[in-house]
Amino acid sequence: MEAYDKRKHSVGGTTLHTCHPCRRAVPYRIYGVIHTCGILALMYHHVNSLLTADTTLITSLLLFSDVILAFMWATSASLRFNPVHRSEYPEMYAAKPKQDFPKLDVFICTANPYKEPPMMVVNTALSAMAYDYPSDKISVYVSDDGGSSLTLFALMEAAKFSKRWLPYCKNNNFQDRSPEVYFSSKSHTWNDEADNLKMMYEDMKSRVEHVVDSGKVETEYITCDQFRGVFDLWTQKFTRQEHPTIIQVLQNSETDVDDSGKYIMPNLIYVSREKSKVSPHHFKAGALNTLLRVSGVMTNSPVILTLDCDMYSNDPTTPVRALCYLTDPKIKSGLGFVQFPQKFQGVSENDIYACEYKRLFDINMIGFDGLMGPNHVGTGCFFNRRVFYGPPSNMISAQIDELNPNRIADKSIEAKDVLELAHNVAGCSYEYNTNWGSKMGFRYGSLVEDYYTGYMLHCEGWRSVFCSPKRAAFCGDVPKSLIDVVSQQKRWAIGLLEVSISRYSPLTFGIKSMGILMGIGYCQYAFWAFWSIPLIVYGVLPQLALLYGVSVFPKSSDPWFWLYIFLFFGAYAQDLLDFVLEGGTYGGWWNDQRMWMIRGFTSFFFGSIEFTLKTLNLSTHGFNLTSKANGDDEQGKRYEKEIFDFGPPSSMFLPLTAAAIVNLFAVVWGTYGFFIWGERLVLELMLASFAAVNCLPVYEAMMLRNDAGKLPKRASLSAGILTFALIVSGYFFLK
Ligand SMILES: O=c1ccn([C@@H]2O[C@H](COP(=O)(O)OP(=O)(O)O[C@H]3O[C@H](CO)[C@@H](O)[C@H](O)[C@H]3O)[C@@H](O)[C@H]2O)c(=O)[nH]1
Ligand SMILES: [Mn+2]
Repeated sequence: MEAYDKRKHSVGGTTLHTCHPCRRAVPYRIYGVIHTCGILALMYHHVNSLLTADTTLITSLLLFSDVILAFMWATSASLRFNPVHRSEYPEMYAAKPKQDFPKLDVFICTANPYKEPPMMVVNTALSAMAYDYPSDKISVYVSDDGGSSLTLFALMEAAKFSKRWLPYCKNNNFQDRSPEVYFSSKSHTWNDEADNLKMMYEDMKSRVEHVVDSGKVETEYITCDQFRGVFDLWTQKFTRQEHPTIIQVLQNSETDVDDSGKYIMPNLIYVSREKSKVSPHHFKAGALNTLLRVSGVMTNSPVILTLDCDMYSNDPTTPVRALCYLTDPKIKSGLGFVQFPQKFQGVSENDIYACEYKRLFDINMIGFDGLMGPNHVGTGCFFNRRVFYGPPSNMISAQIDELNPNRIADKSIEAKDVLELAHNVAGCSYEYNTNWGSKMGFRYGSLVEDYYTGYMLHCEGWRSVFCSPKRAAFCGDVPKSLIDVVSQQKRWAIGLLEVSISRYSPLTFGIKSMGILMGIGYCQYAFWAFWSIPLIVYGVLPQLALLYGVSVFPKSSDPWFWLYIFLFFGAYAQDLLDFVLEGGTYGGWWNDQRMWMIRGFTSFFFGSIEFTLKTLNLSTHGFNLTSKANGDDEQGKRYEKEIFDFGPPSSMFLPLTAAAIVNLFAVVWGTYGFFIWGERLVLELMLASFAAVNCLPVYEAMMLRNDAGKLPKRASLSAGILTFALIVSGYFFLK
């Protein structure tokens, strides 16, 4: 009944899916007009002060910051213009005859067995192999950029285990198809079969973990004789930066059946592309392009699912959900991909480090979805293979016939010529003088290959769909220590700058290709690092002014005072509303806005510096993998208790700590001065107090704590020196 009603009120729906505009769109548009008037008034006020007052430097800094804030607000307004929610009806699709289901290639990327434990890769692979989908149509390709025999060993074990796991899943029809999740949850039934299977799983796990700990695959650990020979490829000369291609079919749907002989097993293929120090490998984008070609030669499925190794599948109906869109004749011709949100397990109660990225993975997604479709976020995405071969109306052909996206692959994946060609297309010189990475496949040139590729696809005219079912489709890992969080986002900030400051900048090329709303929407990310400018200016300048009794904002009896109040509370309230309406909590929102400030002084700031150094050819940067291995216990406990971790010494925390101290001084001095100056510095004092409340964890880490996560003494000392320097320099331009 509910489904029926939804369909009646939807726009552009079919029997397979429906789409509803959010009700908040209209009030948001009205408020948008009012807020814009407020911003224009503020600009007028600044220009006026520039022309009349003698505080040129301060006013210019504030004006520049406000221009950036206004621009960023406009980017979010474009994503609030027409948010939509979709529903799909997988049961309708599942009723089709099984032979009509398209073949599905699943790509899983991993790059380092120590930062990404092989058991994690195993669980992700098993969860995808056990989809409620005809198994003979699924091929799972694992790309190992770490070129590690440990990962291959783990997958070999996974293949063996899957012959028991898959029938168990299909016979009992439960939802947790990642064995790790299944066996650690209390909700499933226990019987002999489950007990046996659990033992088998634990056994596999301890063997894999032993091999990883010992760092090599000893012969007595290899239980499948047929794969013994592969490990000889890891010769003395083999390193992760320099080695030949390894492609190993671990399971073949033509020949492999489960232990009961009842079910066909999906394909499972291990791929480690050739690496050489003299050819660029383009990180994950390069790995994915290799998989595109290797899978093209072997199975060439029309639908591709990309997964990061930590993103296990949490719902076996997921592929069918994606197909509700991808195969719908009404929309399929221009539909490039169906993106699911990234969801995470083990996030602390109020998500202290804001690493659920609600704005990124939920709020903005529904905003984009009402325009041309969500951006690509690297994992949990079903692609139409054709999307990697040029615009919808103008296909670019691959150099060899075998790689054309419409070809039917009808040879055995273990045929000699198929494997030979697969090795060839995984070679590191294969891409020289081709369109791979520029017009075909995942795009090179940015550390955020996901954002850049999705963006370029939209520019080419492809559309996308955001699919966000109630039960999370995929679950992954988030960094759980502050330094990991800010380092990850520093990488993103750099990657985004690589796009924003290029000839494909969304501000120019994007708006021209996709229209103003999409183009501006993409700018919100492209110019992410620019947040650091207003955040630093507002985090330090008015506070220094306060220390010297100089006012930079209107006093409270001035009517302009209320404009500041209105703009601040308006923008903040809207942000809060976005957050809560998409299922966030108030506590989560508070932490989210705090992390935004912290990022301004860490990730965004250092990202901009690194980007500049690299542009000037003074340094290089790479893809710094986020660690998914469990850190030490103490740190894990602190995370659970939501205590900030400033332990690992890093220069990244220096500006943040200095700004925190300046704000504290400003609050103390400002409160005292309030009685002398009266209403003159009220806005400055309010701002400093707000920042200081946000900085409470920094003060605690500096002065009140004694655990390993406190701010190291040396860091506090350096921050003290920086604060002193800031205050002294304030004397020169404020007095
Ligand atoms: O040279 C490389 C580097 C990374 N990866 C893989 O890329 C994935 C993402 O790496 P991770 O360290 O987890 O980065 P995150 O910042 O957590 O990932 C986000 O940001 C990335 C872009 O910076 C996207 O690729 C991801 O999909 C997105 O989830 C992992 O599966 C890695 O194994 C490779 O295959 N080869
Ligand atoms: Mn990740």
